[in-house]
Amino acid sequence: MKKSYILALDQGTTSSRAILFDQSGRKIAVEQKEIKQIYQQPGWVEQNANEIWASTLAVMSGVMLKANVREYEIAAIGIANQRETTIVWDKETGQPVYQAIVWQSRQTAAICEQLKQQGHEQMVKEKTGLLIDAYFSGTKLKWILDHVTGAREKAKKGQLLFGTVETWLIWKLSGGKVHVTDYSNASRTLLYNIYERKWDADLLAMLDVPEAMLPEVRPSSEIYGKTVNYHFFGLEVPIAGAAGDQQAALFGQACFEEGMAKNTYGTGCFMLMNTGEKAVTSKHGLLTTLAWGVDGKVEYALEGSVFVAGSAIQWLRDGLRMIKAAKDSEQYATRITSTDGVYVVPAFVGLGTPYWDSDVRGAVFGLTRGTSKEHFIRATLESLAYQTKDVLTAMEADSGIAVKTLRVDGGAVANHFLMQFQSDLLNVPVERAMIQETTALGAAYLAGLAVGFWKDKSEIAQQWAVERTFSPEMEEAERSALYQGWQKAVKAAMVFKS
Ligand SMILES: Nc1ncnc2c1ncn2[C@@H]1O[C@H](COP(=O)(O)OP(=O)(O)O)[C@@H](O)[C@H]1O
Ligand SMILES: O=P(O)(O)OC[C@H](O)CO
Repeated sequence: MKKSYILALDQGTTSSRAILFDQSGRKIAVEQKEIKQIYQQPGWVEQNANEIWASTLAVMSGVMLKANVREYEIAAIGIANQRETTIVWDKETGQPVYQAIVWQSRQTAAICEQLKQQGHEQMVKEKTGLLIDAYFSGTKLKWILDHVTGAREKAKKGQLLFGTVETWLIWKLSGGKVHVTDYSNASRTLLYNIYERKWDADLLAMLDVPEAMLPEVRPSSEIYGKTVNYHFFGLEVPIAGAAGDQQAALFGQACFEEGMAKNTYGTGCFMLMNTGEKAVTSKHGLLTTLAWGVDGKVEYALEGSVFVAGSAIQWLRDGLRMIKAAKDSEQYATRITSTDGVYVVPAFVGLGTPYWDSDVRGAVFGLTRGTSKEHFIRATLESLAYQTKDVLTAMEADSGIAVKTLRVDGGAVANHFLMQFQSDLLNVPVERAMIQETTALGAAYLAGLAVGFWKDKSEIAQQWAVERTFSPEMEEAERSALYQGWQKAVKAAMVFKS
């Protein structure tokens, strides 16, 4: 029977998705399920790891039913995942010992402060390409080991396992047989030396993490194992690719050449630039990270991470109840021609690139008696574009490369107002990819390459197509005045700390 499809799993912060792709990179069917966010305390974000797994399983079977595709038609499964989110579970029972601590969560800010005071910053940057911040897995893992009674002892004996979301899903899919991660995910843990490519003894000691609980680090494209037949699949299907969702999107956007960049507008906003086999060190608050290991080669990327982007639109919907659905934001924003000087700084969980400040919180500036809901919504949407400009400016300074066009993807790129404003603000064309689910497509490509479904990267690059280009239309004077206003707003927000 012909193996005609790759099943891509995109386990994101807001939802779990399963997408079937055929050999031309065409999307056959999508199934999606939102997952619950748990806010136990201000600044904390957690999820139920069992729900992450159950929703993934549900969308897998759902997409196959929807497309009437049978398991024997699936060549391989690829996984892209929300990164850094930390899960610890019992090897015997398979039960998580604590909730999944989500990448956005700030509950380890105090641990980070202490590590900085102990003078670890330089070492961390030199080994991991990251900074000491609650964003990354390492301090979240330490927090679980510190707070769950007996956890560290059990972990030392190899009774507890650590994983980011792809590790957890592969372990579940393989019936508890395979405990692996890929280079891209390992590079986000704060425990992995991206230059020597190994779990680092100094970092493990710094966080008091036993090595016995860590997964094996593998390339992003290889057969890790097979699904066990007692799940949905009557057959054993190869699990053949995994990458953190942002690196997967870089791959799905076919940014294979040095200097090519993409920006993803999901819960957060993540811009990655491929820097090839060399790791570029940032002087402007970017992260140096592993892009992927493919074809026996490991490549690096520069990354700018914005913590709150699409989730600010969810806040308009769920918190402020100003809109019924995320897409309504566009109608409101275009009822007016300007925010009339209103700026929203959505620093709900601190600020990432280039500011790296855990303590700053959200703020609104420039309110007048004439400020309306429309101004508020438009300013929130614009904040995604301003934060992206902050990142692009840092990226150009660090890489010495002027980005000529920006490839974009993610849920919020459906918003035409936002895309046009983004192009205006950056003064470069913004290219929306034909397949907007480039994260899942990247995971599909990684898995497909491992099983020979696609021949090589050049075949993949040929499949990339632009669906729509947004070109800059704004006058320089307006562009710089708007951006200066944003810079003032961020500066002011950073004065008022939580
Ligand atoms: N039309 C829209 N305008 C603005 N934001 C949107 C729109 N549609 C979706 N979003 C935002 O995009 C995010 C979902 O994007 P997605 O790529 O699925 O995220 P993730 O991978 O982080 O789960 C949500 O935060 C949502 O608020
Ligand atoms: O789930 P997303 O798409 O917002 O991505 C989350 C990132 O991987 C966090 O680093």
